[in-house]
Order: sequence, then structure tokens, then C-alpha cells
Amino acid sequence: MATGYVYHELYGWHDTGTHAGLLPADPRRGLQPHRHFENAEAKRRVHELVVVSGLIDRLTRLRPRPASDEEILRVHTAAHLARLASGSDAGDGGSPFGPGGLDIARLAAGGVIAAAESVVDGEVDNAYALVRPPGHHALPDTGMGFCLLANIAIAVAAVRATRGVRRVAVVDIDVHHGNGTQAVFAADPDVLTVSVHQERVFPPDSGHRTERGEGAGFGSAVNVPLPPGTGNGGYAAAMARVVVPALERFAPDLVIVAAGYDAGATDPLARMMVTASGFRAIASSLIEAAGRLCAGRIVFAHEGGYDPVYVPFCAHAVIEALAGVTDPLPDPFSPNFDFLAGQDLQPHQEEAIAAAEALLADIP
Ligand SMILES: Cc1nn(C)c(C)c1/N=N/c1ccc(/C=C/C(=O)NO)cc1
Ligand SMILES: [Zn+2]
Repeated sequence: MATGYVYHELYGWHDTGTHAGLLPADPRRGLQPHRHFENAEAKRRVHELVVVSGLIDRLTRLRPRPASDEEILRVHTAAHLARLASGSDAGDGGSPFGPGGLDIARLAAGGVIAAAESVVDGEVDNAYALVRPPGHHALPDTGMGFCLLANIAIAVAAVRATRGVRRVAVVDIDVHHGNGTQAVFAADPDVLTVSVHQERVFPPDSGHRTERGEGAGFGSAVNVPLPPGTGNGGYAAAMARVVVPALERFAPDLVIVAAGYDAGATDPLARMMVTASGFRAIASSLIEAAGRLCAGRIVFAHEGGYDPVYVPFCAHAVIEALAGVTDPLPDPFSPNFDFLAGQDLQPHQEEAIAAAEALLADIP
């Protein structure tokens, strides 16, 4: 089992400066300066745990490269690219970046491209792209939600253009709706986008079950909004009853996962309860499905997740699953979080999942 791994120190140099965590600092509103929630720490510490634990020795290091203008313009407008070349915010006022921000964003998108190409070319069996800045909220004409370029959408477009890959499934397990990827491919019946997220957190009023794609692409978008407080049992049920069956119906040539960890039990930007063992189970269900459906071709691209202490354990568990590790690193927080009341599937969560099962019938 060869698992590709992309990381570059430049990802840690993407400078989101000081905000008040999420919003621009403003003393007139009582918003005291604090580092932006989307800062380097959580992702840099994932890499450091991968190195210190020795997992790095079981991985095949892949080198990222900057996504070219041609590759970016398959998804984005020239105006958006120009904004990133000269501006200091991706477009929504909450996604700041410092000098050279576009160069690092190119390297993030290029890191996902490199991972996808290596998997499709058979150089590795599967891959993890630990990239920053994230991408799944970025739209063709603007960035948003800390995302500058639509990393995964750019990678999907690249392997379809250069490697003849036809059907790609993107599964978004970040706790926020994968609106960007969904929008890029809404009319495309050969790209399935499935997003499992906390209902209506971000983007506001986005990610409803009723968002299903459009035109020839109707049915190719599947949204599974879940209630706040959903934990390991709710996510396992969503995977087993909606996500994996959707993949089986769609029969992809390649699976790409938008791997965010902000559904984690300690994340500041959502209210879910998933733990490292829960993320391992989520990943394992997707890896197993890819093994049955597309020779194991699966790529995980890092997205959100903001607790610098716990995200490393959650992402490490996912990378171990990709590498087929049978002696996983124990989660020191397990006694606290794996046994929280409500970790098992709750009736109101079951209702949300059952409602999403109805969407499977129209998958193209
Ligand atoms: C509150 C509030 N007020 N306003 C004006 C805005 C714009 C607010 N929230 N913005 C948010 C909230 C959450 C995210 C998460 C991103 C992520 O992790 N994606 O995976 C991004 C922006
Ligand atoms: Zn997120």
C-alpha cells in the first residue's frame, strides 16, 4: 500500500494576519485583535505529528507544484485571478492574505493536483494533500470562507483534461457546506458532489437538501445537513446510509475527499462532536468504498479544522487509515470525547439522514 503525502512549509507562511478570529478586529465594536482562526498552527502541527510519530516513514512524499494560470482558469475567472494577484482579501472581507498569497494558493491547488495525478497515474495507491489555504468555499468569481482558489475543483478539472478521467466523486466531510465545489460542477452529471455538514453554519443559508444540481447535472449534488451536536454515530450512519450508497450508484473513476476536521468535538467554528476514532471510521468507509468501486483511487485534500491541539490527532488517524496502519496512534483525548453523551445516533439525526436517503434515486 503506497500512500502519497503532500506538504510544504510555504503552506505555513500563508499569512491571515490578525482579525478577531473570524471578523476584522474593530475596537468600536469590541472586536479585539486575535490571530485569524484560519492560521498555520493546526496544519503545521498535523505535519509535525506525522513526522514525530514516524508515520512519515510509511508515506511516499509527493512534491507540490504551483497550479498554472491555465489550470486555474479552467475553474476561475480571470478577474478573480487578478484580484488574488494584487489584492489582500479573497473576496468576502473575511479571507485576508499577505504578500505572495496567490503564490501559496497556487501551491495548495497544485498540491492537490499533484496528489490526484500520482494516484491516477498509479504512482501511489492513494494520497493525502495537507495543503493550505483551503479551497472548498471558493467560487469561480470570488474566494470566500478563508478559501482563495478552489483546490479540489481545479484538481478535478486537471485530471479530467489531461488524464481522461471521466467520473469523479467529491465527498466533503468538512463541517461547513462544500458550496464552491458544488457550484463549479452543478450542471455536470459526471462530477458527483456529496457534502455532509452541520446545517446552516457556513455559508449562511447554504447546503440545503434541496440543492441538487441543475440541468443535465440534476441529482449530481447531494447535501446531507445534520443538526448541531452530531457525533460519531450520526456521521457513521450518514456515511453508511447516504454517502457510500451514493458512491455505489455513481460508480466514480476517482474519489476526492474534502477533508476538514471542524466537525471535531473541540472545534471553535462549529458544534459537532466527532473524535479521532470517528474521523478514522469516516475515512475507512470511504477508502473501503473506493477499493470496491475504483481500484482504491482516493485522494484526501485538507480543508478546515481549527483546534491546533486536536486536529493533529484527527488528521493523523485519517492518514493512518489511508496507509493501512494496523497499530494506530492512541487518541489521548479518547476518554473525554469518545464517551460524551449523545455520541451515538440520535432520533433527530436519524430523521435528517433518512430524508437525505431520498436523494440517491436521482444520482446520474
Ligand atoms: C459570524 C459571521 N459574520 N459575518 C459577517 C461572517 C462572514 C461570519 N462568519 N463567517 C465565517 C464562518 C465560518 C467559516 C468557516 C470556514 C470553514 O472552515 N470552512 O471549511 C468562515 C466564515
Ligand atoms: Zn470548515
